[in-house]
Amino acid sequence: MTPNTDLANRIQHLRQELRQKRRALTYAEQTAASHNLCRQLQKLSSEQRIENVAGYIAANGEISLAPYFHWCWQQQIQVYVPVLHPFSKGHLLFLSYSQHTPLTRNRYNLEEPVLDVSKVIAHRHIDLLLTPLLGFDCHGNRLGMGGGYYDRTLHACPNLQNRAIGVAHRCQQVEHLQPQPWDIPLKQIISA
Ligand SMILES: Nc1nc2c(c(=O)[nH]1)N(C=O)[C@@H](CNc1ccc(C(=O)N[C@@H](CCC(=O)O)C(=O)O)cc1)CN2
Ligand SMILES: Nc1ncnc2c1ncn2[C@@H]1O[C@H](COP(=O)(O)OP(=O)(O)OP(=O)(O)O)[C@@H](O)[C@H]1O
Repeated sequence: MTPNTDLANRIQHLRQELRQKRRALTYAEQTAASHNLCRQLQKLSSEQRIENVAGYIAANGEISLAPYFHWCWQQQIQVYVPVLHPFSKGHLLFLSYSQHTPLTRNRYNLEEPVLDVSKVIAHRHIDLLLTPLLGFDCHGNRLGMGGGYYDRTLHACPNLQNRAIGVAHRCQQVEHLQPQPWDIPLKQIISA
């Protein structure tokens, strides 16, 4: 086995293990974590001027941003969530999101807003980008779902790298993640 396939196999195995860990959390654990995360994000959002937050609609045991989104809406902070780009493979668009946004399911069976170009925010206007993590380490290295979507988003808009925060359950932390050449480490990760 070449070193590359060995590494790819180990990452695939780690992804499976972390997905199982996330899904195994109880409803009570999930709820407590999302409220804990909400408190941390509220504090951070109150300390700086934030108008536009890009998050995600949680699925498959991901830490939920729903309590934080509710708070944002009350504060007139605009919320955006990702939509798979219809033509540019591997890229994301961020569309405004409220309780009234019509949703559909994408090819990964994840909920996303129905595409409406008038709802798209330019990356440079995003003040805070909350990236979903499958795994992370204490150096800000991240492991996502494997699509490279957030890697491409951060590459395309280097300014976003300073405004990106990874969010995850505490149980998603691992000892060490070997960054790949294209990986951009996160400057901050919040876990709960
Ligand atoms: N809630 C949420 N929305 C999100 C993301 C995310 O991580 N979470 N994304 C973050 O990038 C993008 C979607 N990225 C994805 C990339 C790959 C797979 C995927 O390959 N799923 C496989 C199972 C993979 C596995 O077993 O490990 C599948 O559905 O078969 C899913 C989503 C955009 N929206
Ligand atoms: N900036 C980029 N330009 C082109 N391809 C990229 C870029 N970033 C990542 N990729 C490709 O995307 C694929 C998946 O990358 P990786 O396994 O790091 O995804 P991930 O970080 O887990 O996913 P995500 O970024 O969606 O959370 C890799 O094959 C990689 O070559």
